[in-house]
Amino acid sequence: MQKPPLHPWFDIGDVAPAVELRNGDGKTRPITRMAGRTAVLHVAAGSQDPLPVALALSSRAADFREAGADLYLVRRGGPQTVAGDAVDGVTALADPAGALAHNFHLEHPSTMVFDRASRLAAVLPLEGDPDAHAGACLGLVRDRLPPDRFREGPSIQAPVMVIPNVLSPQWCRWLMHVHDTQGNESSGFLEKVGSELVLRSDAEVKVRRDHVVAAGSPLEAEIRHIFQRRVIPEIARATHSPIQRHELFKIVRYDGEERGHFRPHRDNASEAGRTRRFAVTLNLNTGEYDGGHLVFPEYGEFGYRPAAGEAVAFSCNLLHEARPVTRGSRYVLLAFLH
Ligand SMILES: O=C(O)CCC(=O)C(=O)O
Ligand SMILES: [Fe+2]
Repeated sequence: MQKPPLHPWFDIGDVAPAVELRNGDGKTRPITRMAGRTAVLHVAAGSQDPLPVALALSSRAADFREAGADLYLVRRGGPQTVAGDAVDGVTALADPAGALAHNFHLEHPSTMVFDRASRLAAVLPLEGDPDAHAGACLGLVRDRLPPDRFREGPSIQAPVMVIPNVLSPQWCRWLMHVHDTQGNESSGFLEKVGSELVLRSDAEVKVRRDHVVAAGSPLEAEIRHIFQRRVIPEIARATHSPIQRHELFKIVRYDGEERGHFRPHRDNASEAGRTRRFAVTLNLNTGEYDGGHLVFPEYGEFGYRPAAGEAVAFSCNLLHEARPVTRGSRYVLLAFLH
């Protein structure tokens, strides 16, 4: 199995870069100000006349609105360049330095779809017919990012962040492969005996097998890079907390045959964990096991079991447990951030 490449440019799952676009009247419109709604941006490139796409999107503007999305046409140039671009239901925005196309490495006209938290959810290159393109964009929004209808919130909920699209399916598979082929051992925990920290294991507390990603290895640098792009910004958004460093990443496996689990604990309770601030657990597989929910018992009986590639980030001060896996194997990437 080959290690998948890391995408050097902004990619699916990344938070939009801080690019300032301008309205026709010159007012700035940071891309993050579109947050809270799905944003569909057609980004013109090269010598393309973007108006046919803008008109095709415009003819479906009511459907996009109903699907919870706003429409934008972005082209390189000053505000005067886009002054004549406005069509019904599509906001024309100027990108003075072409920063959006540059950051996303767009060489061809493409439509970018950002989710309500300003994360890139999809890029559709324009191929041929503008009308078919607009239809494909609408289909994608309807299928993948349908609007949430207003609901009353749950009466109680754990203060945790669920972060989609942190790792691609290829990266999830690769990390599972690393766990299975590059060594793993029964997991323990550090305990202070006198003045020394000793590694102990206790099947009452935790049953799983761990692979520690080697310090200074290329894999560690790649995982760190992904965290910097996709996890740290989410923690910053929700908590306004700076992150200084991470502990060694672990790839772990809970096997159904031995009812792999980790009973309720706090990650900062041990001497070794005192300065931990956030824990990140990222499921690497879905549908291949039963059980294995993450539960925060102080906040009720809610079982979190994000899809492969999705992470849950939470304060290390929260009580949590990994419920037993009862069939198959659950693979997880774990990180502790300080
Ligand atoms: O399995 C999980 O998702 C959580 C693991 C965990 O809580 C830990 O290793 O401290
Ligand atoms: Fe934990």
